[in-house]
Amino acid sequence: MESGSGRVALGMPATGNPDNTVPRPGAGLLDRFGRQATDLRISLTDKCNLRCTYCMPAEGLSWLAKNQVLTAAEITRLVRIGVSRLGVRELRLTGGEPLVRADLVEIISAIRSEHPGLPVSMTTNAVGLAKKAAALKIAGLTRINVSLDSLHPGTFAQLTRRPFLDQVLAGIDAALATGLAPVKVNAVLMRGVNDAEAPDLLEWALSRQIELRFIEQMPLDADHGWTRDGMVTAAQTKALLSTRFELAPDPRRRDGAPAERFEVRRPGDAGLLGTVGIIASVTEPFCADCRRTRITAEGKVMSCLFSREETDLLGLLRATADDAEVADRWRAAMWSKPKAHGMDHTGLDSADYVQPDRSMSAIGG
Ligand SMILES: Nc1nc2c(ncn2[C@@H]2O[C@H](COP(=O)(O)OP(=O)(O)OP(=O)(O)O)[C@@H](O)[C@H]2O)c(=O)[nH]1
Ligand SMILES: C[S@@+](CC[C@H](N)C(=O)[O-])C[C@H]1O[C@@H](n2cnc3c(N)ncnc32)[C@H](O)[C@@H]1O
Ligand code: SF4
Ligand code: SF4
Repeated sequence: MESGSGRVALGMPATGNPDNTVPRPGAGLLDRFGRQATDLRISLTDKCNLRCTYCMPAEGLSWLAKNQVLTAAEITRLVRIGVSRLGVRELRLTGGEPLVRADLVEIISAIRSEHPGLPVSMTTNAVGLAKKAAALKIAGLTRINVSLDSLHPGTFAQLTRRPFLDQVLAGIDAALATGLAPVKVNAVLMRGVNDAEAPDLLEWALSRQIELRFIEQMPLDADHGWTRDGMVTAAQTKALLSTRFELAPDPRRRDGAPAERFEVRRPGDAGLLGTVGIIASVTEPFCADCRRTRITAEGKVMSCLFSREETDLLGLLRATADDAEVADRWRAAMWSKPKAHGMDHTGLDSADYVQPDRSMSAIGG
């Protein structure tokens, strides 16, 4: 019995228990709740050259051995399977820090040559980007998101535990100059550390045609230091920005994007300065519209950022499985995607939320 977009119910009405269904062979990356993942996020490495307090511990993590990590050819093959068999329509390269991968340009070139029209973006801390931006653009990277939490060297070093602010700013300038547009900047606000800087960060971004997004801190840090009271909420971020700007809902469709966008103006002035996004994963979750499928650096499918279940594809790839077998396993992994936040309900601050063993850097944010 079929129940709409690609589900087959096993011996019960389509309106029955959605757990009692399996994905239809040949369908895309559907889940039991009717969502279809079309946005693939691949982590290129678990390594990073920063140690952001909300992500990594000061001492780093025990990195994967080289032979545990997807090779360029394996990444290219997974993208091919995703696009040609599973309905993937956009690709994000992330990590860890994707720029630390020596073969990054080759990976992008290989993907681009097979998929001329695929949007390929990258989320990066921009350390070392200044030297590589032009090569990345030539290789076929479409656009870039840079993480930057502060414009003050001391605060930047406090948050990232590294003194690389100048490199990040140079990387952003290079991305703008190269046309890796739109350049988006992600800032996680941490109470008492950089939250007071929110209006200055927005001023800076508006003056450069950068789309700034403020991100609610999620409980995905290796140090397990997250608290609901300690995080800066979307409402608090809006209040901080309203001390200098007027925010109005952006009329453009959100289209499943994590960021809710606002038009930005000066009080009493109708002139539009630009937009700002707020990514409220904790207080205003967007799981019902989620279109994401993730693959970790060691080739495991994570159907949700907060999944505690992982499905290995690397073993299959290396056991010379054919593309159809890999696609089937990937499809099955996505079918059991949790409803929200790795559970059957939203609530990163709820009593039954269990933080995944992996930190954000080891998942692929
Ligand atoms: N809850 C949740 N948060 C996510 C997810 N993906 C990304 N985020 C959050 O959104 C932030 C920004 O992610 P980016 O990698 O810049 O990409 P994006 O904003 O999702 O995508 P674009 O706007 O298309 O560039 C991350 O730092 C996370 O905090 C997700 O699948 N679930
Ligand atoms: C894990 S990083 C990987 C890519 C790259 N290293 C970077 O920082 O952009 C991707 C994004 O996750 C965000 N992030 C990391 N830990 C987070 C947390 N605990 N809560 C919310 N966002 C987090 C970062 O700010 C960054 O924008
Ligand atoms: S957020 Fe990105 S830059 Fe910061 S420690 Fe995590 S992976 Fe590295
Ligand atoms: S928490 Fe999971 S379901 Fe919700 S938006 Fe993120 S990946 Fe999607």
